[in-house]
Parts: sequence; structure tokens; C-alpha cells
Amino acid sequence: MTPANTLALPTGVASVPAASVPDRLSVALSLTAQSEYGVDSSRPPPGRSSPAGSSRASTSTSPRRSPPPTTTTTTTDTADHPAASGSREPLANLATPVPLPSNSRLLSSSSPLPAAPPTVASSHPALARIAESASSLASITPRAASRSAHSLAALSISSQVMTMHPYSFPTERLQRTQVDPQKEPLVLVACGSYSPITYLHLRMFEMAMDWVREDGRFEILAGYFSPVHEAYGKVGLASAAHRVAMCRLAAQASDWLMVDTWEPTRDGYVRTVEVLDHFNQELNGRLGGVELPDGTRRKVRIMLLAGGDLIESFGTPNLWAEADLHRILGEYGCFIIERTGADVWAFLLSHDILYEHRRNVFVVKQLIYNDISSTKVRLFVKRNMSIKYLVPDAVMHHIYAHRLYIGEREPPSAVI
Ligand SMILES: Nc1ncnc2c1ncn2[C@@H]1O[C@H](COP(=O)(O)OP(=O)(O)OP(=O)(O)O)[C@@H](O)[C@H]1O
Ligand SMILES: NC(=O)c1ccc[n+]([C@@H]2O[C@H](COP(=O)(O)O)[C@@H](O)[C@H]2O)c1
Repeated sequence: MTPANTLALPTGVASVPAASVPDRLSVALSLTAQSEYGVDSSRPPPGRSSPAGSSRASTSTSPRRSPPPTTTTTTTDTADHPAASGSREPLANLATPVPLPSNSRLLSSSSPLPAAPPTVASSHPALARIAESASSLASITPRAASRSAHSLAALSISSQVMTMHPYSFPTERLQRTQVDPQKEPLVLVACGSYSPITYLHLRMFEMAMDWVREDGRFEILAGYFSPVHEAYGKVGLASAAHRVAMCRLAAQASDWLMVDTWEPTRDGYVRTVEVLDHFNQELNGRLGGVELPDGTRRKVRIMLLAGGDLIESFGTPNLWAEADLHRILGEYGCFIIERTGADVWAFLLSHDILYEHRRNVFVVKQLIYNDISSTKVRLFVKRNMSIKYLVPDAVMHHIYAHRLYIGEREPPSAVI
């Protein structure tokens, strides 16, 4: 086993009969729905973290990221207008803490998203529309018919995977007892847009797991996706309910990854340090840490899992509060997945706060480069190009079923 230094030594549905698809998926997902999304939620949200540092300002933009929120109003996309990002208001400084509201509902009663019984196509106009097109297309093009049939299946499971309320912290894939008490118990949290989630996002966790196994210091208990709040306002951001649903569908194949909906169900944008505080509260506060083989309990280490581009955004003026960065890197720590074309090491050396906390920062080298980007996936959908094998099939069918990203308006520079 090679002890990995922090800075010094990086280590590196197809042709299923249409009628059977809803049943299979529904069974799998209803099991998840029962265990993952249907439990208690009456806890108050964690308190606010300390105020941000002096670098706060009222206006800032990064070329890649949208300016931060001035409003906490939430919206949901409809199936026919999936990417209403153009109508979003400009946002304020992300480094500026805003008051955290108590538990709230993102989907209002006027939400356009379907709340129909999951398998009764005729009772839901969208299902009926897709069923109709599936049967009419069947005699014309088998591929289109197959796509529609899968869309029908995807729509039929939507009400389960899109549900975010009542909130409960998912624990069904959390390892509750440590196997090796010599190692530090670790939970990885990946904050991001996931619009949509891709195979790269799933691979990030697996790459980190390989690094951790090789390094030998940590024992990973679970990994969580935390989809950003809609108020983040980034171009191409689908509604939180859709992004959560896609993350859940993608995580189905994993035995250690889960999707936490605390962040997207707040009343407004949540800073990353607040998300980590929330995990700390859940795992070490409410659950009391992890159990050791001898029955005693121990605190779980929580670390941010992020790509090199996100880390490089630490250098964007007014995007991150200095106080937040000190807490994220000092109290928690960070796994960075090297991104193709980004020199993470040079950035680590150049950024004072990252360098100060370098012993809490672990860079994971991609041994097989993967540069799938959500932006390009959205563009492919818009241009009617294939996204198969870029995202899990269930995610692809969800996108088609809900007509996500079709009317996307991406500035050309965002996709180069
Ligand atoms: N090619 C990549 N290599 C390493 N990390 C990545 C890569 N793409 C995304 N990430 C990381 O995945 C996390 C979630 O990112 P995000 O949802 O913004 O995906 P994205 O593909 O970059 O999206 P978009 O194209 O909309 O900007 C972030 O930590 C980001 O740094
Ligand atoms: N001040 C902050 O806490 C801050 C600033 C910028 C981005 N972020 C987070 O980083 C992630 C960025 O995601 P994208 O790569 O999709 O833009 C999001 O989860 C976002 O909330 C946090």
C-alpha cells in the first residue's frame, strides 16, 4: 500500500418489451421510494454558519457560473418548457450568506409536474400523449417507438423519483458500522448542478473510492449527491425535482451512493459550507457518528468531492467567502478529481487558502480521462443527437419523457 501524500504524491434497455419496462422500473423504484424517501422529516434545519469573509461584494459574475441569487423564489419547469433558464433573474453574490429558512416545499400545489397515479397512462395527459405517439410511431420507425415506450415508462415512475417531500436524510446505503477501526470513517459529499447527472459524476465517486482504498487512511461509509438549489440560476439548470429524479435514477445502480434533497428543498440558495454543516449535523449530531466493532461510536469525517473546475472557482472574486473556504478546507477537507486540461496542482500552489489547508486536500488523478459535461449533453439533446452511453439509460429516458433541455439556450462560449 502506498501512503499517498496530500500534495506530494498523487495516485493516481435495449430491446425490452415496452409493456414490461414500467413494471420493472416501478418495482425497483418503489422499493427505493419506501426506504429512501418516505420517512420522517419533521426536524428543523441546521443553523446558519458564520458570516462570510470580507471579500463579499454585491456584484460579481464568473464567466462560467451564473451570478448568485438576489431572490429565493423557486420555479419548476414544465414538461413542455423544460429549460426556462432564460427567464431567471440575475443573482447576487454567492459568497454572501443569506438567512436560511425553515423546511419548505419546492413544488407548490400549482406545480405543473404530474402527480398522477404512476402506472395509469390514460389518467395523465402527458402519459396519454406519449402512449399515443408510441403506438402511432410503432408502424413507422421502431427506434422512435422504442424511445416513446421508454418515455412512457419514465413518466410512469416520475412521481416517485421526483418526490422531495417530506424531507428525510437518506441512510439506506450508509454503512452503519466500521469494518476497520484503524481507518478514519469518511462520507463524501458532491455538490453540483447535475443538469443532468452524467457517467462522469458517478465515476468521480468511484475514482475517489479507488484512491482511498490505495491510500489506506480512510474507510468510506457512503457518498452523497447534493443537487444545487434552483436559485443558483446557472444556465441550463432544470428544476430541482427533475435533477433530483435524475440523480436518484443514476444512483440506483450503486450500493453506496445516495441523493440528499436537503439543499434543493430550502427556500433559497445554500452555500456549500452550509451543506457540509448539514451533513455533519445529520451524521454526527442526529445519528451520533458511526459504530465501531466494539460497540462504541466515533465521529464521521465529511469531505467535499469536487472536480478541478469547481476548485478553480475558489479563485473567482466574490464567489466564495474566505471564511467559508477556511471552514470547507480546514474543518472538512476536499477530494479533487483532476479535470482534463486543468492544472489542479498549479492552482493548489497558487491559491493561498488551498495551500494553507493542503494536508486536507487530496487530488485524484483520472487514469482514464473522462470529460463528459452536462453542458454538452444538454446541447446534444437540443440538437437531437444521441446521449446514450453518456448518461445512464434511465436518466436519458427521463430527459426524453419530460422533454428536458430541448429549448435550451446556451451561450456558445459555454460549450466549447
Ligand atoms: N470532466 C470533469 N472532470 C472532473 N470533474 C468534473 C467534470 N465535470 C464535472 N465535474 C465536477 O462534477 C461536479 C458537478 O458538476 P456539474 O454538475 O457542474 O457538472 P458539469 O458537467 O461541469 O456541468 P455544466 O456542464 O452544466 O457546467 C463538480 O464538482 C464538477 O467540478
Ligand atoms: N459560496 C459558495 O458556497 C459557492 C460558490 C460557488 C459555487 N458553489 C457550489 O459549487 C457547485 C458548483 O456547481 P457547478 O459546477 O454546477 O456550477 C454548486 O453546488 C454550488 O452551490 C458554492
